[in-house]
Amino acid sequence: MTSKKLDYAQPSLEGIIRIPGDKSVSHRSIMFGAIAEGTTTVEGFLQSDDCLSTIDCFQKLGVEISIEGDKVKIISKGITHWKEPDEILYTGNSGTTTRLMLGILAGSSVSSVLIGDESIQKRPMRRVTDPLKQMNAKLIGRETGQFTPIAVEGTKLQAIHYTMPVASAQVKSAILLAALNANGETVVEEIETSRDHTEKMLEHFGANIAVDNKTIRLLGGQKLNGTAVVVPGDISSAAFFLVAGAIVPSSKLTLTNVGLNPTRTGIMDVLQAMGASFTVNDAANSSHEEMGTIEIESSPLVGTEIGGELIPRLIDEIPIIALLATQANGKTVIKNAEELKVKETNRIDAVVNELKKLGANITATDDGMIIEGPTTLHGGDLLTYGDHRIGMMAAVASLITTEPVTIDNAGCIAVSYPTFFEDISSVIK
Ligand SMILES: O=C(O)C1=C[C@@H](OP(=O)(O)O)[C@@H](O)[C@H](O)C1
Ligand SMILES: C=C(OP(=O)(O)O)C(=O)O
Repeated sequence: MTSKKLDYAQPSLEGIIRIPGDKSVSHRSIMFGAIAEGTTTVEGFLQSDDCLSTIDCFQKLGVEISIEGDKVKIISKGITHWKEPDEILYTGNSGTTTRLMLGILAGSSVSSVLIGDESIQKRPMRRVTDPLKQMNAKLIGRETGQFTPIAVEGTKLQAIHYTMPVASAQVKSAILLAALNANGETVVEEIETSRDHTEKMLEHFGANIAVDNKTIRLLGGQKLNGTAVVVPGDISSAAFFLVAGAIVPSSKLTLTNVGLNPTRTGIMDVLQAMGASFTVNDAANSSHEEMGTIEIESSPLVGTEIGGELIPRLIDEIPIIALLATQANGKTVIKNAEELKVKETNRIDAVVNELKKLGANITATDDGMIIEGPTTLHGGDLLTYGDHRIGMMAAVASLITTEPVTIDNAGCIAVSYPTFFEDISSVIK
């Protein structure tokens, strides 16, 4: 663990950042390429620790994957040709890898064991293993499938009609990926619309999938064909610079290559509601997802209410939105965000504890937090809890603090944004 002292001496920010590839889409590009028959090429792939964990799992399953910078090539004969791995599949810090792999492996023809790092070993898996077991999956894990390590014996699956108890793209995706290898038509009903990258990519790889508002239908037995994927930039990574641009005085940033899938753009709604000054130009396109350029500059902000259907559209952005709210005039209330408790760490407690150390007026609630602003933030020694998004939130905070901020573990940021500190340095004036 490498601690890092962040001593930016209250700069202003100016310049252009090309946002690195979307983590969710990068994971899925490898998974779909491995399931599909033929060659898949990926451009704009995010070479982060989490996405490399996904590649490593599929290489252990015998899928041919080569990486050259942000370009990846996957050659596969399809899921029925995978080899049984002779090693444990290690999913690192990645919830997406762990949960989606469970869905994929359940309907494969191999037996395997999945394990992740210390944080993953505490994250709930029954939300995935329960519905998969209803599909006839053979899974064994600690506390009846709640925690990794989990052993999976691939088998023939049955379609399911599943009403999701939580808004989770990982749960939805695990079921849909299992459904590809199940007998009959699977129906998934969401309680709130979560990110739809899996649905979009299924179509892009040639599957027939019907989406009617919050109901998704997918017939099993469909073959996927290898194809070309262009990954948009990750709006969850852009979020740190959107907030930096909005709160660091006299700043103006241009963020290019930003994924603008409407199931992910909740932070733009929040910036709008808070009175931030920005423009969006959505002219560019990836292979199958919206993307564009966002320009943002600092301006006075007001507090807002964030809850309901907005939450899944900005779930990973809540730590940085909390920092944004410390600089807004008045009260910001974040509610219906209990899912934050089961991320890399309990993000309600982590955000509240660490922002309090800098002098923020912030209180934890059962399902979110309440922030009163604006407050001048001072320096301090902050913990990341090994959570990349807490680390990046602390780093952006350090751009406006009156003294330096030290973070205990800068390395954890590499799970989603390995070039984060270079990108900060490139826009400091
Ligand atoms: O499907 C995905 O790629 C993701 C879904 C979300 O998790 P949940 O499905 O647990 O909400 C999100 O927090 C995570 O960073 C990535
Ligand atoms: C929650 C996250 O990812 P995962 O669930 O894939 O670990 C995240 O990136 O904020």
